[in-house]
Formats: sequence, structure tokens, C-alpha cells
Amino acid sequence: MFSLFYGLYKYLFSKTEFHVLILGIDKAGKTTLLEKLKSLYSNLEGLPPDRIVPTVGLNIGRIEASNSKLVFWDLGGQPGLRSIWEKYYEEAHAVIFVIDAACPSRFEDAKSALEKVLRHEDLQGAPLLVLANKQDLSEAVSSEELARYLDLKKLDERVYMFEAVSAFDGMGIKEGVEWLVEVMERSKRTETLRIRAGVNGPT
Ligand SMILES: Nc1nc2c(ncn2[C@@H]2O[C@H](COP(=O)(O)OP(=O)(O)OP(=O)(O)O)[C@@H](O)[C@H]2O)c(=O)[nH]1
Ligand SMILES: [Mg+2]
Repeated sequence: MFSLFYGLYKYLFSKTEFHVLILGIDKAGKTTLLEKLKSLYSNLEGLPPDRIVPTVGLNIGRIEASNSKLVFWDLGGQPGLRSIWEKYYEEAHAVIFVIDAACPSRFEDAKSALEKVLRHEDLQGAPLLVLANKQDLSEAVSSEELARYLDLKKLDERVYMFEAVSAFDGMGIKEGVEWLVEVMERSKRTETLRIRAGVNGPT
């Protein structure tokens, strides 16, 4: 009984905590982005880029943005680690997919990794933010060019946006996060996850 009321209370009054998965192939800049997010949205200094090593486990970052709580899950993108991604799909409200926009030789790899993510049924209806990262480098392509290159076919009904960013200097990151919060707040998937959490009670 308690758990029923607690679930109802939580459903009605608590601030939603959004879980955002940060995916992308190795060296795209996911962890650098996570550290930049922490320093942009909190008083904490994120790790400087030269202290960041390739990710093997899971990095977690929590921020508050646009009056919402966001929890980011940053996973390793090396080929042997990508099979772990799907374990996090069910609980994710949205996905950020990071691409190194200055490295066209890896666009094909990024495209097929992203297509596989989008095909997975556990991510149905999850809003998608594709980041064309490393815009501080002169050879980086724009977000429009990257979108043209990826030519994604599986986006039909999905809410998505491409954004040009630099995890080094922070360009475009706040715009992307603001968009993400707005669409997650309105998304049917958020409602589904909220009901499921309420039904299951406190964990
Ligand atoms: N110039 C530039 N370099 C970046 C940027 N973001 C990341 N890098 C560099 O790209 C390399 C990879 O960055 P990581 O953040 O470790 O990449 P990752 O996607 O987390 O890689 P995995 O953990 O192996 O999946 C590092 O040398 C970073 O310093 C950026 O915005 N601009
Ligand atoms: Mg990493």
C-alpha cells in the first residue's frame, strides 16, 4: 500500500530525472563532451581533455538544466564495447549520438553504428540529438553536411536534430541540451517511462 501511494506521490510531484545516453564510435569526443557539460552546468571543473582516456566502463554525469535534472550515461565506443550499449536502452529517455565531424574516413562506421541504434526496439520513440563535434577544427563539416552524408532512412517518426558543437570550447552544447530537455518533456516515451517507474515503486 505504501508503495502504491509513494508511486503516486512520485508520479505527481517529483521533478523528472531524464536519463540521456551518450553514444558514438570511439574517439568521437563523448567523454570530452560529458566533462564539458559538467563544467558548463555546475561549479565543478570537468576533467581537462588531456586527462581523458578511452572509456571502457561507464561514466556518469549529473546536471540541472532548464529546471530539469539530467543524468548522462557515457559509454565506450570501441567496436568490442558497442554490444554493451543496448543494456542501457530501456531506461533512456533520449540519445545523444556524437560524431567526429573532422574525420570523414570514419563517417561510414558512425553511420552504421547509428543505424543499428535506431533499429533497436528498446529505443522506440527516444528523441535523438546528433552532434557534429570538433567544430574548432577547420576541416570539420557542418551539421547540414553531416546530415546529408548520413542520409538516415530510419528517422521517419523520430524527433531529432543535428547540431554543430565543439566539446573543446563548448560551442553549440547549451543549444543542444535546451532542445533535448524541451522534447523530452513532451515526449510520449517520457510518459511511458514515468508510468513504469510509478507502477514499480521506489527502487
Ligand atoms: N579538436 C577537438 N578534439 C576533441 C574534441 N572532443 C574530443 N576531442 C579529442 O578527441 C579524442 C577522443 O576524445 P574522447 O572524449 O576520449 O572520445 P570518446 O568518444 O569518449 O572515445 P571512447 O571513450 O573511446 O569511445 C581526444 O583526443 C580528445 O581530446 C573537440 O571538440 N575538438
Ligand atoms: Mg569516452
